[in-house]
Amino acid sequence: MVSKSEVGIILMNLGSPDSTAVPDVKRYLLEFLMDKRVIDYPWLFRKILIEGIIVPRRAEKSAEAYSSIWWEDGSPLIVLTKQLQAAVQHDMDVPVEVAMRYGNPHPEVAFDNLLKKNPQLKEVIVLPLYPHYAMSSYETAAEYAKEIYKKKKYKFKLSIIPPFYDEPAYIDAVAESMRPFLQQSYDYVLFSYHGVPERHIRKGDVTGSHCLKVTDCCHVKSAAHQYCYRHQVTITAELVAAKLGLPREKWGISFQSRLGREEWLKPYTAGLLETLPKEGKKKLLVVCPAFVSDCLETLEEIAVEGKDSFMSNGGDSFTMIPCLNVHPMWVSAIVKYCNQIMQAETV
Ligand SMILES: C=CC1=C(C)c2cc3[nH]c(cc4nc(cc5[nH]c(cc1n2)c(C)c5CCC(=O)O)C(CCC(=O)O)=C4C)c(C)c3C=C
Ligand SMILES: [Fe+2]
Ligand SMILES: [Fe+2]
Repeated sequence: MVSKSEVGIILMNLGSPDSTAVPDVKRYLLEFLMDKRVIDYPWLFRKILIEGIIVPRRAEKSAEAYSSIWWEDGSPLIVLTKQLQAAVQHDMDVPVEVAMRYGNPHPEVAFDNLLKKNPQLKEVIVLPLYPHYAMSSYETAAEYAKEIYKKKKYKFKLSIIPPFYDEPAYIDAVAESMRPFLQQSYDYVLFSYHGVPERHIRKGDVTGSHCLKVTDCCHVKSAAHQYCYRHQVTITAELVAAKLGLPREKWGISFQSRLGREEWLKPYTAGLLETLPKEGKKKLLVVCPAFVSDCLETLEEIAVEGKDSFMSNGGDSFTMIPCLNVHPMWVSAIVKYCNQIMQAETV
């Protein structure tokens, strides 16, 4: 049995470059895209593709995009994750650290900081800050935390909180963060999720015969759902829409941030932003519940590029609803998930 005073918590997010300088962005993109769970081609092919083509072509444009959203104290994703850490720390009497899957702070530093704060540490709870399971998000964060834990031969126990896409406290937090925006006049609410290749969805299907094969697969009961990003984002949107009482014709789901030539989950956000105004959906609210902290993909791709595209295709108004960031209900949800694990195991 572990006592509460011997537990530490790590909030683990995706990470950003150290700065907007092209060499830093290059280093970050290389680490990110060489991850076999993000681009899952054989190692040599991946290396040639990433180092020879994608990163050299992308780094400058990506650095420019980062420069356009960078804050005085750093990357929004990192600043907001640290603010979240402070808020959770305020409400919990166990030490809380931040780690990033790519870049800094590295998980090893977070583990070591917890040990420095408490050399008697008996358990570390890692919360990957991804509501939904995807090989390229939740899985890589969880596996990386385990890899470092094994490599460093730490003596404490490691617990990893599972995806929370349908947990009432998360759903309530997303719904309540959206509610003030629903007071304004709108035609449509778009739930825009980070996309993944359709191939990843098929690859992660533990039944081998369900995802993207069975008609309306996300709504047909299956063991595949535990690891299916498409199912999980669908459920999040449905639960949030139900909580807010949104009529079915007033909301939809789409997928953003496509990279490369493969087919990714559809419909693509970029395409919908061009066609929605032509369908009479001219006043748009966009929410991005796959990201718990605002980041490049919300602040630039949606709030700037997406808005430009929607407005130049006949839209009247475009509002991006901020991510959960440090919303009090989100902070409470995290405290609740961590306490649940501690109560299950601690004296
Ligand atoms: C094959 C490429 C990518 C997959 C698959 C992918 C999945 C995925 N990503 C997130 C969350 C975030 N991604 C972010 C940035 C980002 N994503 C990719 C590529 C893939 N992501 C790239 C190359 C980048 C870097 C920026 C760019 O050059 O476009 C971010 C923002 C990071 C920041 O610093 O602000 C987040 C967050 C999820 C949740 C996910 C799978 C579900
Ligand atoms: Fe991404
Ligand atoms: Fe599925």
